[in-house]
Amino acid sequence: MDWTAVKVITSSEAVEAVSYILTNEGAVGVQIDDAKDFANLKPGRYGKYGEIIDLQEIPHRKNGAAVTGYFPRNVFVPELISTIKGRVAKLKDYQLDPGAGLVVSEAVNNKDWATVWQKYYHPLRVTSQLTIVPQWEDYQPSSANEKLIFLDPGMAFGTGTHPTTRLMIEALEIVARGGESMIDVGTGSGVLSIAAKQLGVGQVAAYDIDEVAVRSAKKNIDLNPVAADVKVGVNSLLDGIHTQVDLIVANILAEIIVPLIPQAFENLKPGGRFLVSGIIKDKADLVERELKGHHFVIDQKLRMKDWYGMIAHKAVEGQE
Ligand SMILES: C[S@@+](CC[C@H](N)C(=O)[O-])C[C@H]1O[C@@H](n2cnc3c(N)ncnc32)[C@H](O)[C@@H]1O
Repeated sequence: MDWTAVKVITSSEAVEAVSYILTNEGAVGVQIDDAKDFANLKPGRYGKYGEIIDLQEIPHRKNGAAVTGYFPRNVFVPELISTIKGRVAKLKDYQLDPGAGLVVSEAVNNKDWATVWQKYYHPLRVTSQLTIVPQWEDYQPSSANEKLIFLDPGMAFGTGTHPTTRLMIEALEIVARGGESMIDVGTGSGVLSIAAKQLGVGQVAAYDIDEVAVRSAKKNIDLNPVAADVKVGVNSLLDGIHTQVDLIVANILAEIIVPLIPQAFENLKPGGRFLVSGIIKDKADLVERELKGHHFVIDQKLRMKDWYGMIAHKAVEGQE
């Protein structure tokens, strides 16, 4: 019961739209089985990644398409399914055929998940400077400026493919000057801490409420010598943490960011930056209001697809 796979039976023409819906609802990976992809293939032809395809050996759909989204285990499945069903049915309004529109969920265990991942996860250039590389890929940077983040995402959120993570890496690139102290709240796979170290950030402490995430982050930090001195531990938000740092990053749902705001204020140096992501459109106003209410100044708002992020700084008393 470690992951929840939500499979949508749909038409070939709706594959892109359904993949978007699943990602938008928080799927960390999407797998497509589209009969159309197999329709014109002849046995022995080369596949997308250079492999020889034996149609007899690949189980595939004979008609229509199935799009499966993989969600972290903490999603509330009945609500998720009902939302996805509603959004798939609405595709008709955009002249897209939702096909059967059936939505089913199943639990996926660790072993199956790892296998799925390795098939669908490939190097991803997230910004002009940073590329995320699955641990098992042999990847050569295209220039000296391209820095690599090696990840084995395992069971933790944070493959770098999700818009909320990408927003945060962009925000980090905007603010990092080198040598800052930083806290990564809700580190997941550790991706943001590793990205920060690649951008020259100094001391980093990373926390997650989930022990599995902490183990995964530690494993990923071991894969990236640049991040060797990142400290990782189990902690809920910044409970019991009393320090003064230059940067705090948190890619968590808005509802969780809200109680973090006063804690972030307390743990930031005057002028220190608070980077938040994981905010859906409907909650952007709430987060902005709470930030301003706790003496943060919003420097920049970022958006990717339907996700929002913000760069704020702790107001300096007497100056702002
Ligand atoms: C959306 S993931 C972000 C992972 C990674 N930082 C990234 O940007 O891709 C959110 C993470 O926050 C963690 N989390 C949720 N509630 C938390 C809390 N109260 N305190 C600390 N971590 C929490 C989850 O376990 C999960 O790993």
